[in-house]
Amino acid sequence: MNELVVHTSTHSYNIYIDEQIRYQISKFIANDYSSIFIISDDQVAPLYLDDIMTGIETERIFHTVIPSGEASKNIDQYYRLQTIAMEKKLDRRSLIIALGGGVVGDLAGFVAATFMRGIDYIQVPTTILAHDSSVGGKVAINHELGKNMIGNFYPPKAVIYDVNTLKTLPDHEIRSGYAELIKEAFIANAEFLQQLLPLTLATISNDQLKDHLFQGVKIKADIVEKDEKELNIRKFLNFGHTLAHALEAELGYGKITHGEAVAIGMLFALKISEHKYNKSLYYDQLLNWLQGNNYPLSLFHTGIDQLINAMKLDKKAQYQQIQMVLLSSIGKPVVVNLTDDELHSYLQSFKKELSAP
Ligand SMILES: O=C(O)C(=O)C[C@@H](O)[C@H](O)[C@H](O)COP(=O)(O)O
Repeated sequence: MNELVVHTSTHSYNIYIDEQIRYQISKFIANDYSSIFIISDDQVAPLYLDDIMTGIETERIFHTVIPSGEASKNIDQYYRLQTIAMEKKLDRRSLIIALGGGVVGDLAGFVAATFMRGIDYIQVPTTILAHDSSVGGKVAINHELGKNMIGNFYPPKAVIYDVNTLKTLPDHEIRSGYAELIKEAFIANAEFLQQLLPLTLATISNDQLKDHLFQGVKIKADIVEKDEKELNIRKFLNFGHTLAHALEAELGYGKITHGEAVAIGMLFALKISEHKYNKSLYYDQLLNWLQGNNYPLSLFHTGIDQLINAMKLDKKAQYQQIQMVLLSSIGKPVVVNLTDDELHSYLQSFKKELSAP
């Protein structure tokens, strides 16, 4: 089993990555929880809900599902889950289990962070993308004006990652997850990037996937441990996200997967980086890789002014000035202020390039 420990300001938690580990969740749960509330989605629950309940001995175990997809990460679902928690009489000794991808993890984590001012939760991720969202304690829901605008930093008690649950993922989910792995490689590990860029996603083996996940999680955990509340280097994990979040909000949540939007956002950040630092930073290689793996680059068709407005809601922005994570070289991210005029002209030429035949 691959195991990592993350030290936070409140406690340390373990990340376990293994095959079939979903049947052993009971081993990782303290036996004095007064009740357990499992939150999942309507695609994941039929596949894995029974498995994760194996060996859990409590009569007070409840579950509910949300519709799968980003559109569920909203205030209505949040309120519904809080209502269930109250109706089922959860208390401060209750545990929430988030079984699913990033949407379930972020939403269930935010419910846990705020129910009675905070109860324990564990993350049981079932997508590749969730290797990123389940680690680090960022929990949130979306507002229609901006992604993850209502949230907190609230670390889980454990992350239990069964790689066998990734076998059934549809192509767009594999693309979404690999975009975040590529992101981690770009900001922290040139060697990892060299392993990823020649890959054809359709032919990845289980062993490769396991290895990539471990490398990605390790990069993420190392950064989070050094800067839990994103005062400094954690901002680097936002590489590609300034444009991605704006695009997701502008297109409407769920129209593009988060990772696919991040892929477009990274490409844009590389375009600016190459221009500012006057060197090749793999823009062409990433573009080829994204095209070769069928990333939906044509979804980048939103109005530029609307995008800039949406980018101003990015959490790195200060005094209405947009900050983006760029690369000064591979593995060397930098946070840079950009004026509206600069962004406007970069976005215009980027849009032209993506729409060129
Ligand atoms: O964990 C982080 O920090 C990240 O920025 C990771 C991102 O990949 C992730 O999507 C995160 O939720 C975005 O955070 P936000 O603060 O920009 O909403």
